[in-house]
Order: sequence, then C-alpha cells, then structure tokens
Amino acid sequence: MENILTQTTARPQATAPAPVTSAQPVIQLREIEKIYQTKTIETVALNRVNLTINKGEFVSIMGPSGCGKSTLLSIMGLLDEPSGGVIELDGRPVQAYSDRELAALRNQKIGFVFQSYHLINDLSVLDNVELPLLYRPGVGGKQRRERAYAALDKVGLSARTGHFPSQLSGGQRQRVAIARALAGRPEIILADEPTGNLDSVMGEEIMELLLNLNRQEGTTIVMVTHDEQQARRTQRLIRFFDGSQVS
Ligand SMILES: Nc1ncnc2c1ncn2[C@@H]1O[C@H](COP(=O)(O)OP(=O)(O)OP(=O)(O)O)[C@@H](O)[C@H]1O
Repeated sequence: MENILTQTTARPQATAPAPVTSAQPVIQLREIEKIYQTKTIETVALNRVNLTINKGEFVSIMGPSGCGKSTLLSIMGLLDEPSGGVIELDGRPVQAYSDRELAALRNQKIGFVFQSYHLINDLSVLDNVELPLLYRPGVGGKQRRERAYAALDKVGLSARTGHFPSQLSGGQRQRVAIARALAGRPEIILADEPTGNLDSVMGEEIMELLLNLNRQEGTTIVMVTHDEQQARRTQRLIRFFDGSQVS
C-alpha cells in the first residue's frame, strides 16, 4: 500500500490546500469561556471565543505562550469542559449528548496528536497504535491489528512495528502517534504543536504528512503551532492573544 508520506504532490512546498467547496460546520464554539481558579489567582484562559471549524478544513492556531491555545484544543476535543458557552458538534450542542454518546464521540470522531507524542514506552509501536481501539466497541482483535498495520503503513512505519518508542527518532515517534490517531479513523485531528519537539527536517516531514491527510483523506485538522511558515501552509490561520481570537 502506498503511504501518505510518499504520496508527495507536484508542489513540494505546497501552497494552501484546495478550498472547501461547501462549508459544513463540524465544530462550533459559541461564546466559550474558560476560567481556571486556583487558591490565589483566577485566570481567564478563553474569553468568549466564537469559532467554527468546517468539514475538511486544515486550520492552524497561533499565539504567544499562555494565550489559551491548548485550552482551546482540549475544549474542542471534549477533554475539558468550558466554564461558559456552547460547543456544537455536527450542529448539535454537546449538552444534548448523553455521557455515553460523548465518550463515544471523543473516542471515535476525534484523534489527538500531542507535542510530546504520549506513547507508552513499554509497548511496541504496534501495541501503542492498537491501544485506543481496545476501548472501541465492535472492533475485535483481528480488526484491531489490521487497522493498526494499515495506519502504520500510511505513515511509512510498516517496518518498525516491533520497535519500542525508545528505538525511534522523534519524527518516527510522532508518526506512531499520528498512526495511533488514524487507527481510530477520526474525522477530526486535533494536533497540539505536533512538530514542537522536532528539528526542521522532521518537522517538515510531519507537516507534509498532515497536509496529505487533509488533502487526500479529507480529514479535518486543527493544529496549534508556533511555526509561522507551517501555519501559512494551512487553509486558515487563527491568531489568539490573551484568550481571544484577534484575527
Ligand atoms: N489547569 C490549570 N490551572 C490553572 N491555570 C491553568 C491551567 N491550565 C492552563 N492554565 C492557564 O491558562 C492560560 C492558558 O494556558 P494554555 O496552556 O491554554 O496556553 P497556551 O497558549 O497553550 O500556551 P503554550 O503556548 O505555552 O503551550 C495560562 O495562563 C495558563 O497558566
């Protein structure tokens, strides 16, 4: 099977992907607030954020440290609850979903990629990729393995299934993390500084992989980044400052 890494387009330093033809919102944030309260200080991490992510978009989010980017991604991915406002998934407020439905959405609809990979060092590459599928109802052992192999093939790591994370480079570890997200066949990938720990060559490799996923598979991607060049290659760049969208 051809992997996504090798399916480079005719435009290596590709411009932004083709625009989405009909806007179909998958995530909508309405007046989202997040306030962290500790004993000594109250922090307004998100200040009445309104944002729509459409199906098939690749959106990047930039802003200075502490402006609320990771908080925003956690709330979009239903990992954290806002202090106020409404999140809609596929046009339906998340409050309307039962806890069970929400858990299923988090597990099936959304894939996460983090700066520090979050791989389990004691598990092989294959087992790491299979892990989230253990909690997926209706996916048996054989299917889990097949999906994990297919996902690793897509990111060009078929030859490394028996390796452990410590035997891989940073870029390869991030590719395993992306394969782990892909094995769940998510419609949306939320990536928090996916190239933040990588040198420019490996960072470029991961960026190409994400761009190809978006272009070829139509995966909706929201990526937090500190890299302006990478951000400019996505369809839409949103800038944050002090918990608010500024452009
Ligand atoms: N669990 C928490 N408890 C208290 N304050 C928090 C918590 N998590 C985040 N914050 C605060 O909320 C604000 C936004 O944090 P967040 O991690 O979202 O910023 P960021 O833009 O992702 O930063 P960076 O680029 O450094 O990762 C910061 O002021 C941070 O200190």
